[in-house]
This record gives sequence, structure tokens and C-alpha cells, in this order.
Amino acid sequence: MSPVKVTKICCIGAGYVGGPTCSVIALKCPHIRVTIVDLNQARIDAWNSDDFNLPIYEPGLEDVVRQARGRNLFFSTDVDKAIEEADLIFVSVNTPTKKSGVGAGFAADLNYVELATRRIATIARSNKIVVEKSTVPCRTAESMRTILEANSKPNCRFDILSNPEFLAEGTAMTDLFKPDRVLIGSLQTPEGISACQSLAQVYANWVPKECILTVGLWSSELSKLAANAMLAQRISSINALSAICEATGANIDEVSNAVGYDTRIGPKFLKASVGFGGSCFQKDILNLVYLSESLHLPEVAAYWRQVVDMNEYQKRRFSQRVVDTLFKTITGKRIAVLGFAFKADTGDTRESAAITLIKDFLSERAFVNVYDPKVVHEQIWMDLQEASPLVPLDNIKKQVTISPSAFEAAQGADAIVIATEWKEFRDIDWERLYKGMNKPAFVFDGRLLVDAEKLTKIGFKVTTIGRPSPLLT
Ligand SMILES: NC(=O)c1ccc[n+]([C@@H]2O[C@H](COP(=O)([O-])OP(=O)(O)OC[C@H]3O[C@@H](n4cnc5c(N)ncnc54)[C@H](O)[C@@H]3O)[C@@H](O)[C@H]2O)c1
Ligand SMILES: O=c1ccn([C@@H]2O[C@H](COP(=O)(O)OP(=O)(O)O[C@H]3O[C@H](CO)[C@@H](O)[C@H](O)[C@H]3O)[C@@H](O)[C@H]2O)c(=O)[nH]1
Repeated sequence: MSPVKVTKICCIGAGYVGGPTCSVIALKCPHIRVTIVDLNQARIDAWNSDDFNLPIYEPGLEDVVRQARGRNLFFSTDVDKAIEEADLIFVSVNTPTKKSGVGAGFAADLNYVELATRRIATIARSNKIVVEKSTVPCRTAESMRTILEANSKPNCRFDILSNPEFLAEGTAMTDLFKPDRVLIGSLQTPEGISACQSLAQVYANWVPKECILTVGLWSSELSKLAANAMLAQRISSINALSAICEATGANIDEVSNAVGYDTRIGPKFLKASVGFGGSCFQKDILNLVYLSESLHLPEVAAYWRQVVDMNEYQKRRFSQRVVDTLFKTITGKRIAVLGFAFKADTGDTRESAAITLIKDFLSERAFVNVYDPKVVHEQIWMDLQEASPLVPLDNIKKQVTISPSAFEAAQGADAIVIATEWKEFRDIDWERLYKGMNKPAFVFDGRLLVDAEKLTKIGFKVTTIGRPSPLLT
């Protein structure tokens, strides 16, 4: 069976994955017409905005959209038209953790995937290759196939592929231009293999052939959960060691460096922090935990569960250290939180450690000044409200101020907490910040970002994750 040559692509879901991924496909494949669709009108309007005020901040993304939009890249809310015209459809919708019902708090909510799949089944009148781009539990492709086949028109066949996305926010464009690998899973039937080749040909326009891995459907689905679980596991491992460092006088940076020199371990993803955030790690591990439990593998479930538990512990431990260091009470004190995004170079706040820290500070009745260079104010209010649903937003606003700069956040504060590793926090004029603060002025570095010695010389009392408290040194 010779593979179909893809000429029209539809991507359902114009979010952090669908938007950048399919913009890059459009850029690299000028012969393919790419339409990215979403039900969210405001999001599509932003993608189409004249001043390129895109709905997500990602370094390098605007440049790609400027080159391809209107040429062979289109953004639309007309989902049905895009489905009808396409020969290949990416399903790139959100798969958040279920909030209620069976598996609540663990299982992935597959409602959006199912609705998109049903829409494809209803609208399609010609053969389609349907590609799972969203992160889903193992064997979701089977449910998608059942829905599609039960609703298909005569002479209309569907081939389902799994093609998980491995981009990280903040580096999405380089990850897409030069991926470590592109993974495509298919049924090992002649039709499945042929569909797999069709998608591989799209990527082959810019990805070296040896980096395009083709595997079975279920391996592909599971590999995505496995990759995230193993990345997060490294962070929880180093964070667990950071607690030992704080208690013994060892330095976590030195430990990471020493451990990472072993070529079998490698140096990446060993940076101790106030805890990992982002929309994927926790969600995907909990998904793996749920899958393991459903498969009657409680020991496997408990093993992965511990990665998330350690992350919660790390955040709690950090808040507690702030309180303990500030003479065991922060009531009425002002804390400047620098950074609200879950990592640098993104405006995304999903599962950001900053949310948990601020919630903890508020429950101790402290005042908080928060500054982030990219996160929009409405998002901060929404996140803080969601974190403390029983507290009226007006009360939260009495305790929290959103500051326009790090300098203003530090004015009149007793302590600065670095929650996100934005480069500008390393390079700010710390002497100027020091002058505007109450004394003694404390800095809590949750990201191993600043030069503790330099700040100590200025007069700050510096507490760094994975290093003993100043009193112990
Ligand atoms: N964010 C990341 O860095 C990342 C990386 C790799 C994989 N993933 C996975 O990719 C998937 C998407 O993640 P995201 O961060 O882009 O989510 P997102 O919430 O930013 O975007 C999803 C979009 O899908 C739209 N949508 C939902 N149902 C729809 C429907 N039936 N028709 C049309 N549009 C619909 C939503 O309106 C939303 O704009 C998730 O499964 C996630 O786990 C995310
Ligand atoms: O050594 C490290 C590395 C990361 N982090 C934190 O871990 C979180 C996640 O970071 P990162 O993985 O860089 O960003 P994500 O955008 O969440 O990307 C992850 O999740 C995506 C969604 O599934 C995957 O596609 C990516 O491959 C995977 O890296 C952030 O809070 C980071 O600050 C650390 O604390 N220490």
C-alpha cells in the first residue's frame, strides 16, 4: 500500500501544543495547507490579530506565524470545514486531570478528545488519517477507532496514529525545529503502516529520517507518559536530596554536578527547585498511577505516586522554611514573590509552584507582592481564587498586590522569594532592592538562581534551596 501524500492538515485545538506544532509544520511544508481550529473564539482572534498579539508567549513563535500565516497557515473557528477538507487531522485538545466522577484526581479527562473524535466522525466524507497529538492513556486510540468506525460513512476509512508531542514550553520552537525524536505509533497492519509513512513524510521535510521513530500504537502512547514520568522522577530525586543537603551542609549544586558527570546519568534535569510545575508532569504521572491501578498493579502505582508526593513535600517544605526563618511568623509581614509562571520564558501558570507558595503565605496572614514579567494579571487572580475557593476574591486582593516590577515588589517587603528562574531576576540591581526593604532583609532562592555570596555581602540573609540555612554554615 503506498502512503497518501498529505496536502491538507487540520489541527483541532489551538493551544500550547496545536498552535506552535502546526505553525512549524506550515513553515517547513509550504506545499501543505494547515488550518488550526478551536472552539474558543478569543483564542483564534488572538492567533489572527493584526499586531500578532498571540494567545501564548513562546520565544520565536511570532516570527514563524508572521512568515506562514495567510500563506499556508490559517486559524479558524470553523471546525467542520477544516475537518471536511483535510486528509490528516491532529487532535491536539486538552486532557486535564478529571475533577469528578470515576478516577477523579488521577485519570485524564478524555471528554475533549471524545468530542473532537465524534465531530470528525460526523463531518468526514472522505478518508482521514486521525492523529492523537494530545497526551492520552494507553489504548485511547482504540476508543477513538471504535467511535470513528461506528459512525463512518460508506467508502470513508479512518486510520489512527499516535504522535505524542515532546516540546517543552519556553523552548518549544527549538524543540520543534530540532526534535530529539518524532514518535509515530500505528497499528502494524498494511493500512496502519501506510498511514504512519504519510505522517513520517510530513516530518521528513525537516527532521532527519533517523530521528523519526515508528512503533506500535500502544508503545507510542505509553512512551509519552513514561518520558514525562522519568523526567519528573529526576527532579523529585534531586529535590529529595536537596532536603538532605539542607540538613547536613552538603550543597545540592555540587551534588548534581558530581552525579551528572556520570555519562550514564547525564547532567540535564537535575536542578533542584521549589518543585516542578506545568500542565504535564503531575497530570501525566497521575494518569500513569491510575492506569497502573486499573491494571491491578498497586506497587507500580505507588512507585510513581511517590514522585508527585515528593513534589508536594518540596513545596510545603519551602513555605515552612520561609516561616521558620522569618522568626517563626510571617503574619502581617510583606513577602515579594518574584515569578508566577511555572518556569522561565513562558506566561503559563498551570500547576506553578508560586500558586502553592502564595496560598501558604496568605493562610499565614502575610501580605504578598507578586511580580512576573509575562503572566497577565487576570490569570494571577484566577489562579489564586482557584487555589482558595472558599476565600472571596476581594479578600485575596486585600492581601495580594500585583507589582509592575521586581523593584516595586520589593519595596517595603521583609523577604523576597524567587519562585521562577527568569533571567532578569539574576541580573537586577540587588543593592537597589535591598535599600527599599525592611531589615533584616531576607532572600529565599527557590531556583538556585542568584549569587548568594554577592547578596550576602550586600546585607541580605540568603536562604537557598539545597543549602544549609545561614546559621548552619
Ligand atoms: N503544554 C505543553 O507543553 C504540552 C506538551 C506536550 C503535550 N501536551 C499535551 O497536548 C495536549 C494539549 O495541551 P495544550 O497545553 O495545548 O492545551 P490547551 O488547553 O492550551 O489547548 C487545547 C485547546 O483545545 C481546544 N479544544 C478543546 N476541545 C475542542 C474541540 N472539541 N474542538 C476544538 N477545539 C477544542 C481548547 O479550546 C483549547 O484552546 C494535552 O493532552 C497535553 O497533555 C502539552
Ligand atoms: O532540572 C529541572 C528541570 C525542570 N524543572 C521544573 O520542571 C517543570 C517542568 O519543566 P519542563 O519539563 O522544562 O517544561 P514543560 O513545558 O512542562 O515540559 C515537560 O512536559 C511537556 C508536556 O508533556 C513535555 O512535552 C516535555 O518534554 C517535558 O519536558 C518546571 O516547573 C521546571 O522549572 C526543575 O525543577 N528542575
